[in-house]
Amino acid sequence: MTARVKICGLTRPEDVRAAVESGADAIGLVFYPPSPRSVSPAQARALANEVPAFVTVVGLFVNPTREEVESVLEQVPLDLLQFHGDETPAFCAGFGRRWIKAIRVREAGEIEDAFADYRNAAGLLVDAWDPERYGGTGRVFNWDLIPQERPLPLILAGGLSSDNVSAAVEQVRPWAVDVSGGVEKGKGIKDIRKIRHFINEVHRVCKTD
Ligand SMILES: O=C(O)c1ccccc1N[C@@H]1O[C@H](COP(=O)(O)O)[C@@H](O)[C@H]1O
Repeated sequence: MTARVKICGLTRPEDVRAAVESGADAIGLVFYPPSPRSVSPAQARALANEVPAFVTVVGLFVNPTREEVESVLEQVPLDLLQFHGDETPAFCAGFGRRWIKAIRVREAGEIEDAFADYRNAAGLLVDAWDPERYGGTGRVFNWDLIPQERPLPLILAGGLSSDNVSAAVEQVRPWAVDVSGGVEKGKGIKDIRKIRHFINEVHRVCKTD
C-alpha cells in the first residue's frame, strides 16, 4: 500500500523546504483571507519557488470568485486547485486546471453523493464537518462513513497527526492524507519535527502492509 502526503497551510519558506525534504508529495497554500494560514499571491509565489519538480503545489480556495482564482493563477505556479467550500462542479472545472473537491462529512451517503457530483475531479478530499468553519479545524470525523468503493482517488483529512495517521491509513487506505494543524506549533507555523514524524509514520505503516 502507498499513501501520498500533502502538508497544507504553509506560510514560511523554511517550512516548505522541511516538508519537501521530509518527503511530502504535495504542499498546500491557502488563499482564504479568514484563515490564519492565508497567504497573498506574492507570498505564495515565493513559497512555490521553493518547490522542486515532482512535488505538487496545491492552491486552496473557499468560495472564491472566478476573478480571485484567475488572479492567483496569473501570479502563482499552481499545479492543482483545491476547492474547500460550496463550489459547484462547473465552477471547479472552469479554470483549465486539475482540481480536487473537499467535502465536510456529517452523515452517511454524503461521500457517495459527492463522488457522483464531482466525478470530473482529480480526487475527493473528505474532511470533518464543522458548523462554523470550512476546514483546518483539527476535527476528526467517523471514518466508518467512508465507502470502500471509490470512483476517484480519496484524500483523507481532518484532525490527522502522527498519533492517529497510521490507524487512519490502515483503516481507510486512502490515496493520500492531508494535514495542517497536526503538524503545527502555532497557526500557520509548522513544526519541522512534527512534519517529519507524520510523514515517517505514513511511510512506516505503508511499508509494513
Ligand atoms: O487550514 C485552514 O485554515 C483551512 C481553512 C479553510 C478550509 C480549509 C482549511 N484547511 C484544510 O482543512 C483540512 C483539515 O485540516 P486539519 O488537518 O484538521 O487542520 C486540510 O485539508 C487543510 O488543508
